[in-house]
Amino acid sequence: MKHFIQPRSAILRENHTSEASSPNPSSVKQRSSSRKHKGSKENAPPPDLNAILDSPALAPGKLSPASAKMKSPLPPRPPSSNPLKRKFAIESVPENGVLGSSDSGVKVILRVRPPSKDEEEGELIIQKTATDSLSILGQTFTFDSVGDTESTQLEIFQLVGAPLVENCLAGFNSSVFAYGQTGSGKTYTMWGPANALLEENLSSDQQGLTPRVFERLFARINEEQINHADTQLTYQCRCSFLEIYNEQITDLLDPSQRNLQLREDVKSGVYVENLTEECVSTMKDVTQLLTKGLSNRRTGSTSINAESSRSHSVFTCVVESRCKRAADGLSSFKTSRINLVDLAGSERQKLTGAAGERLKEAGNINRSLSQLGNLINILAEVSQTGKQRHIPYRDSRLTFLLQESLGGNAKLAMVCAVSPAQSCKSETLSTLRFAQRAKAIKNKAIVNEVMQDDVNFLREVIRQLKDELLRMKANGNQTDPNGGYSTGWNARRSLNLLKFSLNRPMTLPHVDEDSDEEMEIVDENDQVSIESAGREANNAMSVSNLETDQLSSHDVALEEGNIGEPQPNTSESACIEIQGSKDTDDLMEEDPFDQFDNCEGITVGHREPFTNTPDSAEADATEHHNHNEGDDKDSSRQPCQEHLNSSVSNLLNEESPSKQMGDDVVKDMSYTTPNGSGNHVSPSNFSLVPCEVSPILKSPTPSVSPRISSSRKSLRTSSILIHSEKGRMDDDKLASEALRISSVKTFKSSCLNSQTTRTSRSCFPPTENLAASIQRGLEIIDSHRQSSTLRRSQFRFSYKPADVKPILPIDKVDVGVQTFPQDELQEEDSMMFLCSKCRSENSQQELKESNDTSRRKEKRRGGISGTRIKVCRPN
Ligand SMILES: Nc1ncnc2c1ncn2[C@@H]1O[C@H](COP(=O)(O)OP(=O)(O)OP(=O)(O)O)[C@@H](O)[C@H]1O
Repeated sequence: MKHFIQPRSAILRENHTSEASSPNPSSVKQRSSSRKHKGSKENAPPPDLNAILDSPALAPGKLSPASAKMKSPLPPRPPSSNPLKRKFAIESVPENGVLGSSDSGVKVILRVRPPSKDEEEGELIIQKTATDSLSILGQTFTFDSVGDTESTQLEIFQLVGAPLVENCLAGFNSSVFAYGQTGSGKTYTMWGPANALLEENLSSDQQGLTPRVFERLFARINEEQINHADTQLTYQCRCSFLEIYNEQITDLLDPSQRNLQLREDVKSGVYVENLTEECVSTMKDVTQLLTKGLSNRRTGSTSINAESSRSHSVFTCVVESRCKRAADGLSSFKTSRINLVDLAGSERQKLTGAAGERLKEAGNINRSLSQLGNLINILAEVSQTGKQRHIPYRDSRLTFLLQESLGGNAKLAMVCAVSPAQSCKSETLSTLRFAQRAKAIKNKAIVNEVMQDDVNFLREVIRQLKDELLRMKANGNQTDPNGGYSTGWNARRSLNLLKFSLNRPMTLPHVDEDSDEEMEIVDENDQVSIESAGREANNAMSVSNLETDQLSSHDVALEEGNIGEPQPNTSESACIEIQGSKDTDDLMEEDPFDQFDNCEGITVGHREPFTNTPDSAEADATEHHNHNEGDDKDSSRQPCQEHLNSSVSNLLNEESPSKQMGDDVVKDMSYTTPNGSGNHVSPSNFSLVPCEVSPILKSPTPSVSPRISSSRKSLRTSSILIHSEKGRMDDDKLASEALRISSVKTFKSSCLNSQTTRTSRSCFPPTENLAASIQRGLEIIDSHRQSSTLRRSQFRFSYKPADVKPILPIDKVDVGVQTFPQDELQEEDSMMFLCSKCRSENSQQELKESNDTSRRKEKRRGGISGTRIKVCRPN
């Protein structure tokens, strides 16, 4: 079976997958039958050059002008798209599947063979001077490493073979060339003695580089498969063995296949048509192939080497690995090519005494080596100067076949073998110079890896990301007119729910005088107090924790037609409009407010029957739905703070409890805006006195409020309480909590009132969600308040008495609090809630401070100013 060799680039060979598991080399022989033999004319043997072998011009490393003009036996030049043309584009983009690249210098190892018996008596001219240098006749040569006559096969393997295996497994093409004079030890280094390949001698110290490489390769493959068992890592190794004898390629695994043709195509690069390629998975497989191939190799006896190799031999192994990562399903296909090349030795006719066939062989060998030397020179020059030059790969089959290893996509190591004998001085020097030039070559090795499923995987990732982006955009569009995404979702939702809640008409509960429920709003100065006494409600809610399960559908009543425009207030029913909006409804998926759509309206806290007619209810409901369909999107684009501010203002201005609840219920109640005008109160003045919950509904009483004790339900909102009973609580937090509770309480009370007077057409909107939404809105408000922007704005849910003046920093530091100038704003906040006594004290301090301005400024320049934080204590 024949196959090709030497693809130039990473090639995905899907058709090899099925063959990877076969351990029997004979059973998996392959032949690329599609390849056609080339005409014999093109592969005619080169002219006999023996007559000119002794010419200095044909010494290794020099190119014969005559040979250079000979017609090339190689295939016609490929089109310009052929990857060969891109070889020396140093910055060329890696081709398909290439994940990494590496500029690779050629690694050169000098090995001095032991002197033969004849040479032992002569002078030895080479001395190893360092691990990487040697001296010959006063000249010093430095390489990557130098092995002297005592160097062992194992050492050479460690220098060359072990890195080659790792490079191979990493996906790099890797080549080792053995170059040197005939009889210098190339074959010994590459293959070892023939008997060392016998199974019983595999552990021999004389074992050559190639069997050691495969021994290591198989061991490492096993390791990799064990270490990456989860990736289904599989390997396939396919080997071929050929020789180039007199410029003809012979298949050493099938000697009947002679004069094989080199082919080249864009996809596969250079290959040998019909070359046998066999899979190997064990050392036995490899030694069988090596033994078979080496036995077929052309050898001849010369005066220097009784068994001289008369050809270049190339043992190639293609290692392919596949793995599939469990994590992402990504399949990786790596391929690398190992070329183990034992070059024929250069020889001088005078020295070897070759004649006849040997002389002819020597001529071809020398010419081929000369072409190789010439190629090396050019490659070295290109690598050193960066100049673009024509690289004469086509001058010989050897260079054409191995062009990928020479300056291309491969890591190359050269073992240059020399004899220490004086008689070999000229050849040794020639070899050393060749090795020096080779060392200057820079290959461009790349990892040949194809991520087979990466496109599909990345497509899936992109699809998921797109979906996610669309979801986020959709959410953002629904909830954030500014295009905010998820972060704005809950905020806007909550704010809209809050708006929805606060804007609804709400009839404040009727409170009987003798009610033991109390809502008290007390200001320290104004003594604003609201005490709403209602009947004991057995289903009272706990507003302190707003546990929703305490708010059942029995607590409030739904009224048809109450969603939409604000309901006209009657003298008997104070209403706080809860206005449905698109924003609200958009956010009501799986929310109890979905029930609004069904119920079409909520009436909260009506003591008297609604004045709405069914028609108006329907109209309102229709309008509500229209709002749902987008009309309120515009309104939803208003700033959240504005909504809330407006809502709270509606709550506090339009539906002033003082008017709605009656004088008999609301006593000493006044509301003061921050500027001191109007009867308004800010929610921050609210505080909550926790109450007990009575879960049993005794009667549909019209009012309900939190309990403060078992016998008394009280909602006490008072700045005094804030700073006295709740003094340890954070003011803002308390204010928010108070507002939340107040809203829920009022809402619930109203609902209960409604329950007594009206019949709900539909289900009741779960108040707990309303409460929760209010809570969320207030939490958002809190967070907004923490921001400097909102801090500077007038949007606050806090009661700020008109006569409160900020305490300016003073020079006393009696609480150990240090603030920076930028904290003055916070100081101002902290001084909002001051009793009159404290404010009086502060006024005095301010007066004192005014006389000490310079001193204070000096302290400020110092970066830290002392500030006394006044804490109001209950009088
Ligand atoms: N490092 C070494 N240790 C022991 N013996 C060696 C060593 N190197 C070479 N020899 C011996 O030297 C002889 C010639 O070696 P080898 O055949 O490997 O040379 P070569 O370079 O391949 O020659 P040719 O080019 O003619 O094939 C062989 O008998 C081999 O056993």
